[in-house]
Amino acid sequence: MNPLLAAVRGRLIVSCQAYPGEPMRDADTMCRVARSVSAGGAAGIRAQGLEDLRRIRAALDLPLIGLWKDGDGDVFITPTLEHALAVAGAGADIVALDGTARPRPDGRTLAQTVRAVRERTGRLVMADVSTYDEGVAAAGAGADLVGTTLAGYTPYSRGGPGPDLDLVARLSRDLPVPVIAEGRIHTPEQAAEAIRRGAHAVVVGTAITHPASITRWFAQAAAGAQRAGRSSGPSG
Ligand SMILES: CC(=O)N[C@H](C=O)[C@@H](O)[C@H](O)[C@H](O)COP(=O)(O)O
Repeated sequence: MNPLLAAVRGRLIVSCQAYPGEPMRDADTMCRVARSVSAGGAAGIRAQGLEDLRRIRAALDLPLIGLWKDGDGDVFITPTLEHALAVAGAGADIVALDGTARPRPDGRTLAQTVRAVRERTGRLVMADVSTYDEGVAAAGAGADLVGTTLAGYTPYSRGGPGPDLDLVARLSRDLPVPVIAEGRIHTPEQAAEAIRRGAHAVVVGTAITHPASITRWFAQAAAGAQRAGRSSGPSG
């Protein structure tokens, strides 16, 4: 097995990303977040954007999955070959890209893109998919890893508040390449269950590195309890 894949086998990879306009959308901040999750035991990092990748590459020696979210079309995770080559150039060990069958902005197929990334950079390619059929097709197109990243984020895939662990299990059982469980994994128990159901590794983002979301969960829980009524206490 490729040493990078061996290094993350059965382990946690943490996605360190902030979104446009957010206070933490800053390469230095994301690099500090990456160093913090490394201290906590992350076996790998997933990060977005060329500057974030360069900073994290320089600071940490962990396997680095890189992507570049760009454009306002349906295909926005490393949408073209040019984006993929830039992600590799910024230091990613594994280039993550949209692995769905939807048309790509540069007109290349997934298979052509994967082949070109491999030939021109030697990096591994992770295909982010949303359904079982897309996972099968992505492995057939030559992807080195398949991630469930986009499950619930295409109009035709299954969403919901939690991860699609059935998809993880089916892909892990049937694909000849490692499957990465990613997307809406919010608890340590869900992460463990993804590994138990066959995932090669598990990627957690929001629940570890996105304070606005985590705060919202707690704030809503507190407000919900308040609305439901307190059973006792001084302010009863
Ligand atoms: C759909 C999409 O754009 N997913 C992105 C892919 O890199 C990130 O925004 C997610 O945070 C990442 O996949 C990890 O998932 P979660 O944050 O749910 O643990």
